[in-house]
Amino acid sequence: MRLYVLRHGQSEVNSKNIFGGWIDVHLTEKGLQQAKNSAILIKEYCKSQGLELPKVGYTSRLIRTEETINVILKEFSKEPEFHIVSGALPTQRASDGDIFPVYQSWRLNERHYGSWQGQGKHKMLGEYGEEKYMYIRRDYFGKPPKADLNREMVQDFDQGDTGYEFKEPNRHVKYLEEEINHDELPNGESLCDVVQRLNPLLQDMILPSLRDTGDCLIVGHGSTVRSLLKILEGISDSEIKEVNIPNAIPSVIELDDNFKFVRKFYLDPENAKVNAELVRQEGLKG
Ligand SMILES: O=C(O)[C@H](O)COP(=O)(O)O
Repeated sequence: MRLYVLRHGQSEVNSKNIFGGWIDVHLTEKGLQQAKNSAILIKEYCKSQGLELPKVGYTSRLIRTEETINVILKEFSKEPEFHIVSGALPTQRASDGDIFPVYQSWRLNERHYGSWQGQGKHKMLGEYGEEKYMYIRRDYFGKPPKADLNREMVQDFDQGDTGYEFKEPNRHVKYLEEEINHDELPNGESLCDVVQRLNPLLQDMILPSLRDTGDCLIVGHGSTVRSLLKILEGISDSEIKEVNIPNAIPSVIELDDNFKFVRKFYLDPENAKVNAELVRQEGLKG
């Protein structure tokens, strides 16, 4: 059984070196192109191995993952059929004809970056110093300061230093369909928190459905891809600090019939290595 896993293409805030988290921003032109390349990589890999393309998709509830999967499915000549995952997990369907079901969950959203959302990475490095900055970004338990959601819910014209000071003005309506208590939604998370909120989706929906639907395609974010790898590969709390995820380079995770990890590899390992290092250095250089 296989999961094709990737981070979304470059977003507007990635291109400006700004912490994104739950801010709902679009892909850049480069991000759209990266998404297209990732579709080509998956198609070529499947063809070379005599495999069928993945049959079901998962994204977060943030537009950058939806835009990424839209580009990929266009390249697969498939039509997305989006379903928001609400309180009760729906029964998934596999792709049938041109239709490709995509399940969208807040559990796959990027780590909530608290009060760092909308702030420049260089600026936060300057304010916190390198050790604390890297602790918050990469330690398994490192948490940013909490966001003041009352303030963030209010849209006004003072957009602060970066233009992204007002971050989630639609949050109170956006997640209504999930049928979850709003207190459950985060306002500043560590990677450990992300693992805990992602794991139910993985264990109760994504993995059990692999047997019925066939291979799946997951488009997540830096932190949700790190969390998936941590859970499936059994990466330790200290080793996960060194894992950085490049934009839109698919990896294949193979599992045995008992969902035990077999192996993981990138479809473009050289580019993945170079771009993962650039992600690690964000804020530190340039
Ligand atoms: O939320 C963000 O800004 C990024 O997608 C992840 O940022 P990081 O690589 O600095 O954790």
